[in-house]
Amino acid sequence: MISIEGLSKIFTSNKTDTTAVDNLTLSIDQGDIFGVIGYSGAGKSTFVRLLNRLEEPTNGRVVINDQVVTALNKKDLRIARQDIGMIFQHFNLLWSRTVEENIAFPLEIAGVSKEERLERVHSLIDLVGLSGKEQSYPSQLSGGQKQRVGIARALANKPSVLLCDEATSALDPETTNAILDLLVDINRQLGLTIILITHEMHVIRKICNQVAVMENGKVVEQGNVLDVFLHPQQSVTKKFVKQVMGSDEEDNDINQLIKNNEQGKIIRLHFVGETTNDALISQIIKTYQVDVSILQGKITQTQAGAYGTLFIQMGGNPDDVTQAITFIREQTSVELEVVRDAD
Ligand SMILES: Nc1ncnc2c1ncn2[C@@H]1O[C@H](COP(=O)(O)OP(=O)(O)OP(=O)(O)O)[C@@H](O)[C@H]1O
Repeated sequence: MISIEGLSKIFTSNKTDTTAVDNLTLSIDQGDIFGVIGYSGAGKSTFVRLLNRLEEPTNGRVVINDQVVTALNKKDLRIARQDIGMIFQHFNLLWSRTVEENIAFPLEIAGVSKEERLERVHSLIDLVGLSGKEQSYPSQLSGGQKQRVGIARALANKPSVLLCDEATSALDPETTNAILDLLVDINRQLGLTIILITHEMHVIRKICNQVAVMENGKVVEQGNVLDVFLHPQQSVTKKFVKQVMGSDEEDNDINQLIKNNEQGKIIRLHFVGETTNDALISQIIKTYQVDVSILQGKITQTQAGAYGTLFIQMGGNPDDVTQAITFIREQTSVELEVVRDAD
């Protein structure tokens, strides 16, 4: 749906060139929630602003829905932008306008009749959960509510793509989660393709199905979120994965675990996209009559299922334990390693 080919942006100031985006090529499918993550200065903001030409590229092409955005004249670009909504870290609302008037603004510019505007604004207010706030001014709203206005305004012209520039970076964790849930709802209800940039892996983990990691203007790693979590290649990606999963230090504590738990087998379970991990432990206890104690672990949910590691101690009749282990190895996608076999 979106094809980005050899996209570059070089800023020149004081006779110094800065390559903010460096020959970037990507494709994004319809309905994706595509995350772009990178540290400050990696070129994320510039990249996302090149997609709707808030920044003009130095080189390369952007094609959205078969339309070559980078080749459009100003008038056609204005029309094309109605199909590309955008939300911002600092909301960019009009402070002298009410919630209702902010959301109606892009519709006024698009020449939508007053009657249709009102109808559309009210259904958007409903969609983003702002009923009762129609007549409030931005200064009377919380950060999360302001971003809801930003989202409703971005959706006013029924775009097929939504660009999110650090849309949750100014919000507290709870509000961030609520806004991310809203983005997932919108993606599902409206079939909208979402491209979001962030420096927080938590955001990627929670809502994205695809991720690209940017460093020095380039995409250094890309793939579906679970694959990237499981097999991060680049050191920058490994650092981001650690943001969510903690460090490998826990693995160094295995010796301590072994010392502290003298009975039974100590088993490490590695969940790699299993969607039914909740049931796994209770299932093996019930089916094989084994005793299971959970020793330590960290499991996180991605859009493609659970990911993480759990250490358990398994005891009981040796035949039952062997059968339970065989079941996990052969019938589930959970990777199993016996790290201490006391029997
Ligand atoms: N208008 C500009 N003029 C000159 N240099 C710029 C301009 N905008 C961005 N840059 C430079 O381009 C590089 C990439 O910046 P960009 O804002 O895209 O990165 P980022 O990953 O979004 O970082 P942040 O999260 O801090 O915004 C930086 O080195 C920045 O200084």
